[in-house]
Amino acid sequence: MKKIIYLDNAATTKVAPEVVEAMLPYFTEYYGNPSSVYELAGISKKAVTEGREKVASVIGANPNDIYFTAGGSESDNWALKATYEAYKSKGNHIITTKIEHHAILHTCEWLEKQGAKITYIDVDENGVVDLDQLQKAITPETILISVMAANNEIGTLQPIKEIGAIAKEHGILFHTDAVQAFGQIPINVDECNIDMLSSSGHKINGPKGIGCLYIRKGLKLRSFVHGGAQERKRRAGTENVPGIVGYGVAAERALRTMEERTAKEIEVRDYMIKKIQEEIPYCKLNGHPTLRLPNNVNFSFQFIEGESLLIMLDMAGICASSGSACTSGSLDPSHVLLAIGLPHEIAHGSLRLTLSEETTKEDADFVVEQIKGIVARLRSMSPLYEDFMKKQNK
Ligand SMILES: Cc1ncc(COP(=O)(O)O)c(C=O)c1O
Ligand code: FES
Repeated sequence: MKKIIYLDNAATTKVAPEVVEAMLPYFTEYYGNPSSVYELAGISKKAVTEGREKVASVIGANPNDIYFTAGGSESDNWALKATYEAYKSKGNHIITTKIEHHAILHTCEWLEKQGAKITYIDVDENGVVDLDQLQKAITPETILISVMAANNEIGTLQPIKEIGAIAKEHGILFHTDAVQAFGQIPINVDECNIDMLSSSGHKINGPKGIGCLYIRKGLKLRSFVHGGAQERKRRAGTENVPGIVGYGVAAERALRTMEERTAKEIEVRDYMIKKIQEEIPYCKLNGHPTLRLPNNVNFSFQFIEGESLLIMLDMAGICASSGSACTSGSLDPSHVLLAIGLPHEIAHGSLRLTLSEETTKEDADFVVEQIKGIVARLRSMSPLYEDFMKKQNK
């Protein structure tokens, strides 16, 4: 395969070698079912316990409050559906935001059909939720506030500590989709009054198909998958032991390297942002200038189609994204970019670059050079750009 520069780490990440190494014996040697009684099974059971402890430590949680799932989408579904079911006799109102991942938004749409009332809070032009509007939306019927810790498209970080405090003050449960934030920024479930938190292994150099839902002790959420007694009778099914081992090692690694890794990423991120702003006219940085994920760069380039830009970047060996991975392929502009107030035609010309600790300034130079050339080429073919330039020159 040709050399690639992978800048789509918000979609998924490369599994770290130490993660693969830790997982391998659990496929071939220690393959016992953790629920069985013999020694071989005990090894698997111990591995699951250790994985749970490692994941818990990233968010300062009690390991007994970590429930393994098949990933972020399942965790989001579980948190919302089970909370609604358990607390609907108290009230049917849920507050969320317009920029959540589809795992939240599509679940909310489904809940609306079951009788839930959902308020979707606006965000400002940087993608930060309007706390005033959130507070005003609270009614005696409100049972849950679900706000993501960091946005997957534009990288904006949300004031989850303030939101947790508001929820606590009103006796409302608080869930946060921390799939993008987990292991990237410090989060403590107690300090932020988080009752439920979703995380996913494959965003932190761990394997795909494993994640967790943190559920604070005392919540009466039903089990999401019925069957055996795994995950303290709340999520049946033989544990994904290699996945849990890998997720645990990835979590431990993310926590251990967080400070150094993210400092490095922020340096390259800001270098790249500045270079794009200096070298490419008619572009706009999306997301908050500073309160953003360490590895997120998101720009809109006027007069071009993001999809064409992506295809041409791919030909140059650069993997990027135009919105969230799962909205690519649909012709609708991203709901997140529309929520921050971008007009459709500008939202369509957007590009998300999500770096890793391996991304260097040399990579950034090469990528910006490529973007610059491609944007110029695409603009030279755009009648809109031609019209615009004619007006400018008048
Ligand atoms: C914010 C957010 N929530 C949820 C998910 C879904 O996670 P998973 O792919 O593990 O189901 C993602 C993945 O893109 C995400 O970015
Ligand atoms: S889940 Fe709906 S587009 Fe991704």
